[in-house]
Amino acid sequence: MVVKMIKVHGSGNDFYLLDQTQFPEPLTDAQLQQLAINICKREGAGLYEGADGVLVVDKSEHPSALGRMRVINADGTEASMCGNGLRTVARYLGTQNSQDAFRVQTMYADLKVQAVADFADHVPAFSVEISPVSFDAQTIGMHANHDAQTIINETIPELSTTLKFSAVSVPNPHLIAFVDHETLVGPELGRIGKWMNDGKNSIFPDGVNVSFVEVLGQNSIFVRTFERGVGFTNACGTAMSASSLMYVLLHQESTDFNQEIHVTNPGGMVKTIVHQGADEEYWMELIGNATFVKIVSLPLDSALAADYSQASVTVTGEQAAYANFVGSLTTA
Ligand SMILES: N[C@@H](CCC[C@H](N)C(=O)O)C(=O)O
Repeated sequence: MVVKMIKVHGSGNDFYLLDQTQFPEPLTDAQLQQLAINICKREGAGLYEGADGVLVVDKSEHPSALGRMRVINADGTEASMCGNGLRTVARYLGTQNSQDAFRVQTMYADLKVQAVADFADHVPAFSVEISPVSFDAQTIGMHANHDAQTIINETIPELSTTLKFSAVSVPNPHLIAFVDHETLVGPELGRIGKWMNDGKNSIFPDGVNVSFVEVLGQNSIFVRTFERGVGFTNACGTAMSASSLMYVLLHQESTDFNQEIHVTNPGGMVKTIVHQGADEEYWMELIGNATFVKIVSLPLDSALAADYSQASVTVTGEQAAYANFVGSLTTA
C-alpha cells in the first residue's frame, strides 16, 4: 500500500499532512507514532528534510465539522492543537469540499476556519480560531510556586530569578515571557525549553511550549518558541496566539481586544486578533499562510521501516512564492 502525504507549512512550521481516508483502514495510533518519529527526523535522517510533526486528517465524528485534525509531534507524542497546522488542514479540507468557511474537529473543540485574502501572490492564507483558553494550573499541567492556581506575569524562581512568566493553555500548554532583544536571541529559551520538556522535571511533568516575546511596537511583537515534542521551531501558531493574548492583557495602556496584532517569527509573519466573548472567555484569530510545498508518495511499509529509497515527490512551486513574501517582509 502506498502512502501519499503533502508537505505543508505555516510560517515555516512544517508538517507532513496525512489523510487517513486514503486507506481502506485508518493507520493505528502505534503506526502514526512510528511514522511521525521516522519521517520527521532532521539532518537527512527523515523523509527529505524532515518536519516538526504529522497532521492527521480524518472524517469528523461531529456533523457540524467538515473533518478532523490530529497532531503528532516529531517525537511521536500527540498534541491537543496546532495553530499553524490547522490553517493548512483548513485549506486541504476546503479545497476538497469546495467550502471557504467551516469547522474542523480538534481534540477539545470544533474550531472555526475561514479562507482569507492571499498574503501575497501564490501565498494562500487562512484564519483559524484558537480556543478554549485557560489559566488554570491543573488544565495546564503545571506545579509551580507552591502549586499556585495561576501564574500571570510572575517569576518562577526555579526557572529564572529575573524573567516573569505567564502560563496559559489554548488548549495546549504555553509558558510565555516578555523579554528584551538580547534575551530573545540568547541561550535562556533553549535552557528552559529543554529542561521543561525533559519528562523528568516536577514543574511541567508533561512538558510545555516555551516562548520568549519581544514587543517591537504598538501591536507588533516577535515570538520565538521552543516547542514541546519538537524543540526550536520556526513558528508555533498556538504560541503566537497565546503570546498575543498576554500582550493584550499585560499592555492595556497601549492596546486592546479586537485589534490586529502583527506577529513576526523566525519563519515569517502572521496576524492575530484577541477577542473576549460575552461570557468573558478569551479566544484568538490566527491569520497566516497555508503553504503546500510538495506531494510525497512512498510504500507504507517502507515509511514505517524508515526506508525512503522508493519515495517520489512532486514540487508545487509554492515555496518560492513564500520565500519572496518573506523577503519582502525583511526588506520592507
Ligand atoms: N506548532 C503548533 C503546536 C504543536 C503542538 C505542540 N508541540 C504541543 O505539544 O503542544 C502550533 O502551530 O500551534
